[in-house]
Amino acid sequence: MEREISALYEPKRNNEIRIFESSDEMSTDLAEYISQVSEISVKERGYFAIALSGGPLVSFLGKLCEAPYNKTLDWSKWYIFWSDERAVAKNHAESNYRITKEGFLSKVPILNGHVYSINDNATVEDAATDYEFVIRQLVKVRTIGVSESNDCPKFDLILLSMGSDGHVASLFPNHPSLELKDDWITYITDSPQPPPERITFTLPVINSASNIAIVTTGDDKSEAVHLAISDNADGPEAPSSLPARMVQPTDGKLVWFLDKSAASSLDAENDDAFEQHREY
Ligand SMILES: O=C1O[C@H](COP(=O)(O)O)[C@@H](O)[C@H](O)[C@H]1O
Repeated sequence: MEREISALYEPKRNNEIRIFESSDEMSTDLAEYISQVSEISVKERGYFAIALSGGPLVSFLGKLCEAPYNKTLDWSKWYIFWSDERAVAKNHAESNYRITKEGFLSKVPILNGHVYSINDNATVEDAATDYEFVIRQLVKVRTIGVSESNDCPKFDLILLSMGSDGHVASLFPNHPSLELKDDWITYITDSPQPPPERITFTLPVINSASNIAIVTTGDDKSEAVHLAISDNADGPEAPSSLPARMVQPTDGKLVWFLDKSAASSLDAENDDAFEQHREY
């Protein structure tokens, strides 16, 4: 399959940045990437445990619902989780579950019993505890893998999108939740963006994944992309607690999927974080 990527940068670390001319090209490549990760996971482990996020991410999953993927993927082996959820009812417009159900899950043959949504009928504290319990059970039976470096779940793939403030999942800049080391799932009641109450994976869980993709588009994200990625963005304007910058897989691989607008503040020629390869 011919790559439709306008530019591809491979960094010295185990990270990669893919930059696309259009959303359509990005969706096409993202579908191929997810398909490859799922095939490898099913072959190696017998399961594909994927965690999704909210925001515009779901709109980029559309190609997975079309040929060839709707027929070729082994959907019966997919297990769905959420990296974060807002404390609203499942039918609320701001529910990450609802967005995912309408835009993706209702269009592919994933088994209902493999969809692990976050409880919308409990306090955020209880919902976080319940979700961690469920994930612990699935790690015990290895439906979700386990990290070799710590006892964290090792999701086959965590798909994130990033807010213009650099937040990922519901981990916000300078928030104490960024410090958590032992919890897998936590809750916040003071989100700077509505709704205030949310449940979220912690950084140790995100960074233990085999694969992490951060999918981000638009001009309004370009400064946060620069602060999150560039080696020369250290300094007061790039606090070390910028959540997207703290996404660094321990043993896995991170791929950024960016459109040209989101990548517009990256200076690939001078940025020594990345060796540049262009594939037109
Ligand atoms: O609140 C959330 O936002 C981010 C994405 O931010 P956006 O500005 O692109 O909408 C998303 O990753 C997260 O799952 C969600 O709960």
